Amino acid sequence: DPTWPAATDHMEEIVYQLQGVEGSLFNDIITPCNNEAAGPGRVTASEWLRVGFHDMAPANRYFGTGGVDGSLQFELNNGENTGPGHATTLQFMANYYTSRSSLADLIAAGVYASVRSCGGPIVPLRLGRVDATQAGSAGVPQPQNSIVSFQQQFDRMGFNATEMIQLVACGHTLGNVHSTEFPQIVPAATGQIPFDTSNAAYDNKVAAEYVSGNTSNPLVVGLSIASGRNSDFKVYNSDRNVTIAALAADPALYRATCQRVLQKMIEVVPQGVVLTADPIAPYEVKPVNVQLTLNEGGSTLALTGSIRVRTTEVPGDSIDSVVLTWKDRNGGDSCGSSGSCSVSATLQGVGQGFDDTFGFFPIAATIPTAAGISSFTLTVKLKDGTSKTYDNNGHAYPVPDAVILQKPQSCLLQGSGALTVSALVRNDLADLPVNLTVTYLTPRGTADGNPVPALNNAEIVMTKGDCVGKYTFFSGSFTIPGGLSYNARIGVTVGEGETAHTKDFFKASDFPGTCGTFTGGATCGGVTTSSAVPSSTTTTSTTSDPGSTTTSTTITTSDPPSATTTTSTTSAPTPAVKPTVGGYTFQACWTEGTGSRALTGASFAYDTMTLESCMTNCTAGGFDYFATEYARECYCGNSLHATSSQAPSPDDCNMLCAGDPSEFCGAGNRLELYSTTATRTTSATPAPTATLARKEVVGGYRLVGCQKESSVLGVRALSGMPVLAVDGLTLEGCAVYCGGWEYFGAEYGRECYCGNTINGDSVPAAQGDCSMTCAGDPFEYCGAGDRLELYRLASATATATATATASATPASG
Ligand code: HEM
Repeated sequence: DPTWPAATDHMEEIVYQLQGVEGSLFNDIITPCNNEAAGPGRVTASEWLRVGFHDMAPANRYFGTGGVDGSLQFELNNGENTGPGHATTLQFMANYYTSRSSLADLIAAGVYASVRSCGGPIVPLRLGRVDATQAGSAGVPQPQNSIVSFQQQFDRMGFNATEMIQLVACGHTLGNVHSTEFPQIVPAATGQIPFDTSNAAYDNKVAAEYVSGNTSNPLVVGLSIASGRNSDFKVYNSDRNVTIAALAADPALYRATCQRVLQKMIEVVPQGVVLTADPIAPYEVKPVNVQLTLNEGGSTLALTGSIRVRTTEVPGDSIDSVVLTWKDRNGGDSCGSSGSCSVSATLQGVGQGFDDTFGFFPIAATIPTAAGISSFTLTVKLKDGTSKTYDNNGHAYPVPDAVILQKPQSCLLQGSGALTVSALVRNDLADLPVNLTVTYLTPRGTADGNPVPALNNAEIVMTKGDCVGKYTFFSGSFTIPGGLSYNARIGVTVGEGETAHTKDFFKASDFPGTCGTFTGGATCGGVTTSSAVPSSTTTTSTTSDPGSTTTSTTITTSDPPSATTTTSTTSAPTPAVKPTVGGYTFQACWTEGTGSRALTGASFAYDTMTLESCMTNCTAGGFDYFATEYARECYCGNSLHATSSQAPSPDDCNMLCAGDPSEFCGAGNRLELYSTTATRTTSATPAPTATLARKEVVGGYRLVGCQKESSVLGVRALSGMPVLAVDGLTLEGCAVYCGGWEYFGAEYGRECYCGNTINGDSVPAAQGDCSMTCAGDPFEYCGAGDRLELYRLASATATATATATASATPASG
């Protein structure tokens, strides 16, 4: 595999990821080979092949001009590109036209695809073509030209007399000559005449039928002779049929020859254009659409996307899983409270190209913001117990977390083109310039008849917004003109030049129509250090150094643009218990429960913890209690677990908040507990009407009972989907996530698992074991540690034990 990401990645996906999951559908209108997308008699695949030749044909190797450069878009009316096929082909290609897929590369890819779709050879595809910005010279051979003229024209393109014969025979195996365009060749009433009897199969019949004298090729026999337009005859006969006879005699030779001369054809490019050293090939293993998003609350990042595994030789069902193992921001293995630095993914869908199949393994990792991420490696585990690790040629797959394009808070109104982009920039970089880049297409005026829109670029300076934990929001808006906003690509760059951090090529069409608001964010303690240790060292580092102009102990929600407002505090303020925080009053120093947390509604952990930010987090969820623990943890809930109680001594809660050393934030197993019940007057939170109870029916599922997790190493009781681990988990949400799978199970308050079978040594457990309430709904039960609240599709037959073989796809219906 090339080292990822590579400049050719987008083209690789257009060309190989054709159908199925993430399919580009680039082959849609040329499949099957005889498809006539533009109407009867117009074989689309043959039009694509002819476009490749016509774009290349004006090339002049003596001047270094022309070649496959997309200039055909400006030359449609120059008299030598007759027929509607060129315009319709370019129009189709324009849907794929981006800053990473030039029209010229798409035309070349069209040659590969059309030939392959018709059963021809794999034409090797090198990339890097650059689009012309205006028409080039004329120079497409016309049927009435003399053979001397043909030979000169092909010589100008870089093909000798033999290659000329080969190239024409390798083109005229597909498609037709049309009477509308060439009435001197095809009689008006006829419509169109094919070159050979298999005009929708890439084979050597065009040569074989010519040599055996039974051809009906209109450029050899018939009306064309009278006006000297029998160009194929002139070409094939120019070496007394030696070359064409060899191609006619040997289908394999024809194939190999065509592979070579068509590759040569698409590699004719203007001087100065350098194609990639190697033709593209599908990756064995490739991250697809991998991206980071800051989760609500700000304490974790979601790493999402898919790992695509080529399954052509190693079938997808022989793969057990793909394990993604990441490194933290500093290249280490600190993954914060979530423990392990790896997630495992199972096969969720397949895709196909002409010659390859792919399995898609969706990933969903939750990464503590405090620790961050820098890169990952992948291990493909086979069911036979073997495995292979991919480390991106020794570089690991980079996922820098310096800048994040935050989709949920971005939006595009496709009708008006109104675009708003939100990005998060890590606080240590938030003073650098942040720019939004929009590349977008605008239609050309109808006057010049060019069907390919122009590619434009806009740069917008983004405005600094709120700071959320380790990140600062930036936003920028732009109205995309031209009505093609769905085709736009979005990027964000922090800093300039070599050291710039960029995340780009996001599809604007993936943005929602309205921008969401980010809720539950922690305010920033003005801390730019990245200490992950919630101890007194943090206290020291947040204390302003009078000589420094960058650190500040001021808690701000939006960073002032300059550092001039730095406070001059030189010593830590004396910490004290805060009697009230917002609408909450201090209750006590409290203990955790046994076997359960005291507060199970929601939890957060980050290095900028303050009482205020924890309160904000818990208010967002409408909780009656909030508590801080161990300097950097925050818990919310509507009730205290029965096994928790007041701490023996109020002095137990002696840890200072990681984000504010003037406040106390509990201690190990000690909660700084606040409650609204006495004083809260806001009506924002509806009074709880529900009571905590087991739910028999959730969505289309029925409660099975409490189930023990499998204890077999690496085997989960339910493993159909990647675990969904969210602080807002409810049984309803888990049922939706697992929609279609036979079972879903909620575990440990905030984890959701799906599957069609129950794996490993998982067995039923006492219902009372499942004692944790759901993080997103304190009136529902969501399992416990090592215990699943297990539900099964109500429609499923009441088979006592799940004995079906493991399946990678959801049960239908
Ligand atoms: C001496 C050189 C050539 C001449 C004079 C020539 C001429 C023509 C003519 C008159 C047509 C009919 C177009 C129509 O009615 O729509 C045609 C079709 C076609 N040509 Fe050529 N051609 C030449 C070389 C090539 C080469 C080198 C290729 C590709 C490698 C090629 C690929 C095709 C294809 C695929 C069609 C079918 C298009 C369709 O079905 O719409 N031609 N050619």
